[in-house]
Amino acid sequence: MSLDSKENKKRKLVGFTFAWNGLKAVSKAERNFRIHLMTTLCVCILAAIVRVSFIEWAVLTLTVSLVLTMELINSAVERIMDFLSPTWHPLVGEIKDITAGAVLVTAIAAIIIGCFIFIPYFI
Ligand SMILES: Nc1ncnc2c1ncn2[C@@H]1O[C@H](COP(=O)(O)OP(=O)(O)OP(=O)(O)O)[C@@H](O)[C@H]1O
Repeated sequence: MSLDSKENKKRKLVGFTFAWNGLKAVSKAERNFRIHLMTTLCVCILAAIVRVSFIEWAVLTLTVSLVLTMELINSAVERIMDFLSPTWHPLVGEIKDITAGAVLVTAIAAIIIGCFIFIPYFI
């Protein structure tokens, strides 16, 4: 293996470690993220029990990852705003409310998609 590709692999691994650290930091600090992770686990267990189809697994995967991603972005924005403007400011509140609203929108969509997928298995 050339020195260049070894260096490349090392860099990729370091990047992955940083990303993993970010996930760990948010799961430690944000209760909502932990709730979303628990919900994801419950959804996966339920999907395995009722044996959803491959396409339904794909839709569920996209849906839960969208909610988790929005929660991560929301947490990042909260930290950016706390860093840039530690004092109370109506605009900071509005920015935080908007990203929280984005999480809410994806969570509501996830519930609706979950109903579409799971209800037919129970009726
Ligand atoms: N510096 C600020 N200036 C004005 N309003 C703020 C400020 N910080 C927080 N707020 C208000 O308080 C709310 C909660 O903000 P906080 O940073 O505590 O997030 P949080 O409780 O972790 O929210 P989430 O449940 O979305 O993770 C914001 O949505 C906003 O309305």
